[in-house]
Amino acid sequence: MIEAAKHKVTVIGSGNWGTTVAKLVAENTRDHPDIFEKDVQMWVYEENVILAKDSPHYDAAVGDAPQKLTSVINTHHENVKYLPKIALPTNVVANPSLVDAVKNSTILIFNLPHEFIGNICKQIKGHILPYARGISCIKGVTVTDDKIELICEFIGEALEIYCGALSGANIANEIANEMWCETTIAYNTPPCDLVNGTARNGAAVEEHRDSRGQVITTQLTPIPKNYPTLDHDEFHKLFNRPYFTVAMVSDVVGVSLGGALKNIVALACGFVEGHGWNMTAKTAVMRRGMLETIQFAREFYPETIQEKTFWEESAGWGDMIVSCTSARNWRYSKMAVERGVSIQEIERTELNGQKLQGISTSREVSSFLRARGVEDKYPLFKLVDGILDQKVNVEDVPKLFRK
Ligand SMILES: NC(=O)c1ccc[n+]([C@@H]2O[C@H](COP(=O)([O-])OP(=O)(O)OC[C@H]3O[C@@H](n4cnc5c(N)ncnc54)[C@H](O)[C@@H]3O)[C@@H](O)[C@H]2O)c1
Ligand SMILES: O=P(O)(O)OC[C@H](O)CO
Repeated sequence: MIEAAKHKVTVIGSGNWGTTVAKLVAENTRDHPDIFEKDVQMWVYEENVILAKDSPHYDAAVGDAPQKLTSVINTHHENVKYLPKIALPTNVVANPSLVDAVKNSTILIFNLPHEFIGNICKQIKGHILPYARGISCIKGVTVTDDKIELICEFIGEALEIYCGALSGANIANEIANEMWCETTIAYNTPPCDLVNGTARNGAAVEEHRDSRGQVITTQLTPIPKNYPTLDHDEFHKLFNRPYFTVAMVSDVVGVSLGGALKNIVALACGFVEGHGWNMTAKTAVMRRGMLETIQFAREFYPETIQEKTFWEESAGWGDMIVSCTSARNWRYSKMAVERGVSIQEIERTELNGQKLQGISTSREVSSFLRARGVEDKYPLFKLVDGILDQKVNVEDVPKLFRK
């Protein structure tokens, strides 16, 4: 008889959001021992840290000597660099080896700045279980040779697995402090993972399609029967906490594009506010940003766009609002204008290693639109790219709105 197995979870990434998600997922693996292995692996891009004298973890015997971040996390259960002052459950295990961290895991949670995902996939290809399943918490898109891809689908293609997407109005520090919010997870359970081709509600399973409506040709390896089923119920149990309300949906396009494109709009809002305009100006920018986001989804994902995601889910307007009023892309683009320096310089000097995803997303989306000759149809996205290049002034924003 084959022994019953449980799902092993690895979080790939340990920044501000990566560590927060590792925390909440580890609380849930502890609470659901029938489905998940208790320990959660968290891959850490290893670096040295020096603990300040006033840190509760300061050890006079070590003094100012640099220490490995993984070792500090595993000893003190705190990510002192990217999520300071938050106690992590002891079942979060920091691991500097990517290949070792993903070994034998059936659930891979991708959570790092989107510019690193290509390299990560190259490194783990061939080292993961063929029946692993992914959830991407990454906000961004990948653009290669004039082609744009959702991050979850890029991962799915690169690793020949199925990968869903998590995105919402989520500020990591608030969630790490267990202040309530909600999120959206898009996951289309592969038919091979459902018992006898029948979904849990008894409905027959349709053939699997990608975000452009194409039938998926890659043959997925089914999850062996000795594992618990992996469907919406189980992902809900893995991510939902009393302080983190999860809505499960099927729209990977809306969830992924909402999370990626709002970062460009958040930069615009920061520029506008840094210039001295206030909430009413930012509201105009947000409205225009949402129109361009929906237009983008209509133009490049016409077969599959579900516009209601932008209106009804946290991954839509919710994320747009929080990102343009209290998240990093907004905060630091505002600071750049106030100080009269480039946002790249602010990222280097003020973020202690954290990344502003809006900068690279703006670059990628603009190059994609330019290559297709449709840049002028997206004036706000074009303007942000121009401001980043220091070719356009923030004062020019109102021109977009004049007939
Ligand atoms: N922080 C938030 O509030 C928040 C909320 C929701 C979604 N997100 C999204 O989550 C994703 C991850 O962001 P974050 O906030 O956890 O990261 P972060 O900006 O806090 O940290 C950057 C991370 O990148 C790592 N890194 C640096 N160089 C690297 C390399 N060469 N290869 C691999 N990793 C490297 C660092 O070690 C660090 O863990 C992003 O797409 C972001 O948009 C963030
Ligand atoms: O801090 P930001 O700008 O990376 O945004 C964080 C989240 O995406 C907000 O939902």
